Amino acid sequence: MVDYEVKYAVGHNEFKGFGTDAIREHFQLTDLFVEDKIKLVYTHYDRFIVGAAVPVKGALELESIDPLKAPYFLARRELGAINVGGAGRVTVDGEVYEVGHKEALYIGAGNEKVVFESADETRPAEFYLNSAPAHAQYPVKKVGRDQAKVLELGSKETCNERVINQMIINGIVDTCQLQMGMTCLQPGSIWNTMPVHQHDRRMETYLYIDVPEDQAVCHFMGEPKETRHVWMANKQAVISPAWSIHSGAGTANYTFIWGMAGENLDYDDMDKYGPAEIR
Ligand SMILES: O=C(O)C(=O)C[C@H](O)C(=O)CO
Ligand SMILES: [Zn+2]
Repeated sequence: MVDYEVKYAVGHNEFKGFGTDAIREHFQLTDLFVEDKIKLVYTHYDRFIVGAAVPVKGALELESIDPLKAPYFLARRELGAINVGGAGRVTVDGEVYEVGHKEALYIGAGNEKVVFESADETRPAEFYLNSAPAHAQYPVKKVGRDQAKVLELGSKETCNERVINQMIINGIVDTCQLQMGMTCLQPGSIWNTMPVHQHDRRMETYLYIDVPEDQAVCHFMGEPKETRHVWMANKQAVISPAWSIHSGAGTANYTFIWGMAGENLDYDDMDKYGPAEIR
């Protein structure tokens, strides 16, 4: 059984009047990772779905959900899964893919049966899921850590030294609109995505991981001249509409998984704003 909720889109003008509770309710996803459940949030931002599958006692099948009005989940969608837990396995129409910690699997449209399992129930797999509508069917592909395209950005001096692992990305995997990857902040560095950017062509979500239990990440969103913040704990995700910047500063270093979909597959298509330009 798949649990899901629907989040309707909020516009940039409405957002300006939001206080803390409204921002958290509309954009922060706090309870995605629940043992023996698949939990999904169907957003009306590019119809992007964010979720998680945590199989512990048995396998979990990704069944269709009512908002799709589709015979099976991937009838008209593509899916990216990044495992943030212990070793796991994904079976796609009978084909088995071993997906280890921080490895990714892309599953194209047209695959009818997707099943998630853990290799060891004492250290369950935790699959973070992103899905977007798909107009074509592309092959299933696993992306291991050493297959990612790596970018080293930032510096110690500006506290934003980080390694970007582009995993489900144009040039590595054929997708319709989905892009996913993982950014690791180096010890002593806390700022992600600085200088900040917006990409009106695509929405994006961030899942913060490796955040120590007594620490947090302050995530910034909103239009560049009208920003707000959301305090994030480990394994919480946050939605960034096309009109919003998305950047964060941690009270310690951390990792995050970014996933996006929309108009193009160009990772570098960003409108950047320097620290002195934002408000
Ligand atoms: O630290 C960064 O910079 C990022 O990881 C940026 C994200 O990948 C992103 O926002 C892509 O649009
Ligand atoms: Zn972005």
